[in-house]
This record gives sequence, C-alpha cells and structure tokens, in this order.
Amino acid sequence: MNLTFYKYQGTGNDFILADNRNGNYSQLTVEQIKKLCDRRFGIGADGMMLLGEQEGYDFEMLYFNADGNEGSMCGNGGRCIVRFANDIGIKKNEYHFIAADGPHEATIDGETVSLKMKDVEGIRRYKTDSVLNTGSPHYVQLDTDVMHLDVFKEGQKIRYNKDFAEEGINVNFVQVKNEDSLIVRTYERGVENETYSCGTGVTAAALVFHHNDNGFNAVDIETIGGNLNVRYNREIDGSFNNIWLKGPAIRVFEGAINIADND
Ligand SMILES: N[C@@H](CCC[C@H](N)C(=O)O)C(=O)O
Repeated sequence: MNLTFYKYQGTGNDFILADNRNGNYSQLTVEQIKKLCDRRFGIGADGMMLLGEQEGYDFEMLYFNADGNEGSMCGNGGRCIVRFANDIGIKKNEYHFIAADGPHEATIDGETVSLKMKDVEGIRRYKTDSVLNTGSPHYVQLDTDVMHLDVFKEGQKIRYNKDFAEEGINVNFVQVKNEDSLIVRTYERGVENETYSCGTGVTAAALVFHHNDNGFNAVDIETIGGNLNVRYNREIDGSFNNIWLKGPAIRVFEGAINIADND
C-alpha cells in the first residue's frame, strides 16, 4: 500500500496525518502505525491521525499513539488536524469535528489554532498530587525546578505504579512561575517517553493551578517545544467548562511511503 502523508507539529508534539475520507487507510494495523511513527525505521512521530468523514461534522479525528494503539484525545493533535483540514480544502470559519472524547470546536487565526476541549467534572486528589481527565487521563505533580528533572525516570515510575499501570496515565511535572504562568514537562502514555509538549497535559496543569476559584482563568504555559495558552471557566462546584487550548500548528513536510503487507 502507498500512503500519502503529511507531517505536522504543534509546539514540538509531532504527528503523521493522512486523509482517509475514501477509507483507503482504514486497514492499517497496530504494527504498521508503530513502524510509521518510529524515528529510525519510519517517518517518525509522537502519533498518527486519520482524517475521516462523519455525518453532522466537518470531519472525524482518529488518533493513534506512537505505539500503534488507538489513543484518547490529543490536544496538540486536535489543533494540527484542524490545520490539516484547512490545508486540504475543508475551509470553515469555525470547525466542528468529532474525536474519541466527543465533539470539538476550533478556529484558525494565521498559524494559531484554538481548540475547545471537553468539560471537566473535577480534580481527584492522589496523595499530594492530582488526577483528572481532559480528554485523556492525566497525573499532575508540582515541582520546583522542572527543567532539571529526569522526566523519563520519574514519569515512568508514576505511569507504571500499580494504580495506573493497566489503563496507563500521562504524567505532567509542573513548575509555577507566577499565578498565570506555568512550565510543564510531560511523560506520555503510548509514546512511553517525554514529548516536547502535550495539549491535554498542559490543559490539565492549567486547571489544577487555577487562581480564580469562581470564574474566568487564563494561563500561559511554557513547554520544551513552545508556548501554549489555556483559558477556561471554573464553577463554584469545582467543575470546569469553556476550556480553550491555543497555540501554533504547523505543517513540516509531506511525502509518500510504501507500506508492506507484512510490516
Ligand atoms: N500528545 C497528546 C496526548 C495524547 C494522548 C495520550 N498519549 C494518551 O493516549 O493518553 C496531547 O497533545 O494531548
């Protein structure tokens, strides 16, 4: 099979994108996707997305982690697939698409894509840390010097502890710069390594470190791969709504690759 692909990145979280509106790539196997994402034997990426058709929406987003398995929601991936939709001719002022965690809205302004994330019911305390689901499951831990942390080692410890090992969890280490700015580094489930940025992860961090208990919050976030912004509303009952993730989504290159049936 010949796959025509497009490579995108959102703050260094990089993805292989393919237009699957004709269903040509629906039979890709876990092993094939894993090999396409491999940085030595394939194209190389943190994940892969297929853009498909879905009645009532502009498109469907199907997301796979670098290990080849279907993942849950990917925030940076969501922003990149909106840009991809625009690039392949799906032109809208406001996008409505469906992903693993439900419907999403998005807008494009130059290189910047703003993506509406799903509402979050609340945050669960786990020891001195926090656990929440922003479309994907996230663990959030405060750290005073995040740039000197061994994110792979510390992230792996939490991701594979007995409470999370089976389902898996993404692990975010957060340094608070001031009340409305954070630095976040993330160990990602399914990549099983640190990525340069994680959209659902920075969203989780921004919700945990809210400064207005009731009402509007806006947080700037530094990641290894660039800057993101998260704004949202926090209700008095501890739930969150109107959550928007904003940042760059950029096309890097495109190409074609032959996939052998036995890959
Ligand atoms: N990089 C993503 C998160 C992808 C989902 C995750 N690895 C999982 O399946 O748990 C993001 O930008 O949100």
